Amino acid sequence: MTKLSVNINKIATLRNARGGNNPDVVKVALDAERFGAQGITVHPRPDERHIRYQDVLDLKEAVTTEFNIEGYPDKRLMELIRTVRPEQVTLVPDPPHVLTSNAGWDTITHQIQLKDIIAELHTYGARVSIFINPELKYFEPAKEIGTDRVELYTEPYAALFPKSKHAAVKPFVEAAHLAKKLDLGLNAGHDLDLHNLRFLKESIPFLDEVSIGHALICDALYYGLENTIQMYRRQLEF
Ligand SMILES: CC(=O)[C@@H](O)[C@H](O)COP(=O)(O)O
Ligand SMILES: NCC(=O)COP(=O)(O)O
Repeated sequence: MTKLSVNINKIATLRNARGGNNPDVVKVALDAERFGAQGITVHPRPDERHIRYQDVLDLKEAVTTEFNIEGYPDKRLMELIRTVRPEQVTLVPDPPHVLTSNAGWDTITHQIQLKDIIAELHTYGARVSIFINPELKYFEPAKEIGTDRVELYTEPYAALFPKSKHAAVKPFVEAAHLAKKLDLGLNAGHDLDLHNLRFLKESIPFLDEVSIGHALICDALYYGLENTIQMYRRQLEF
């Protein structure tokens, strides 16, 4: 079964736009779980453009499905993880200034840094996933640094999908099979939506989890959050 983890960053974006607490990030997370979300994902960034560090502390007290905290492993994030102790941490090589996540880890260059960080996160009881491009050379080093899972960075898949879905998915299928051979758990995320998700799942049926935020929240503006979550769940269960 491939689990759907709903990323609620954009709920916080909307909340921050007016300075109050509407929409209430915690309430939306609980409703999303009630509507069928099998996990809640947040990605606090140093500038707190959307999810704030306090949101993460508040969500920890409320979320009952898997809580997945994404981010660059700077001192502040590591301290947050030590405090919150989520079920999963997804490490993302985001520099602070980027508009959104735009690449996976170079697990060759950063092997020593990542190995130590992953070891520390394991002491906090977290399952660790690292964001990764579908480049095969990064997978054995990923295994060596001790990560439990890798998360395929699917923006390139989403970008090429409208032109050629088979060409788009090919590198991801190859990478997925290598991850499986290396006994790495397999997540996927970034720019997945109602158009491209089912084909990804058909092509990689052993995906453990997808984390989806931007497109899902945009779709919810038209279809409603409950209906939208059910629509995304149906793309994974067939
Ligand atoms: C790691 C990942 O792909 C998501 O967390 C993405 O970075 C969403 O971040 P924004 O919501 O800030 O675009
Ligand atoms: N890890 C991907 C994620 O959490 C959401 O990415 P997106 O669906 O907002 O592009």
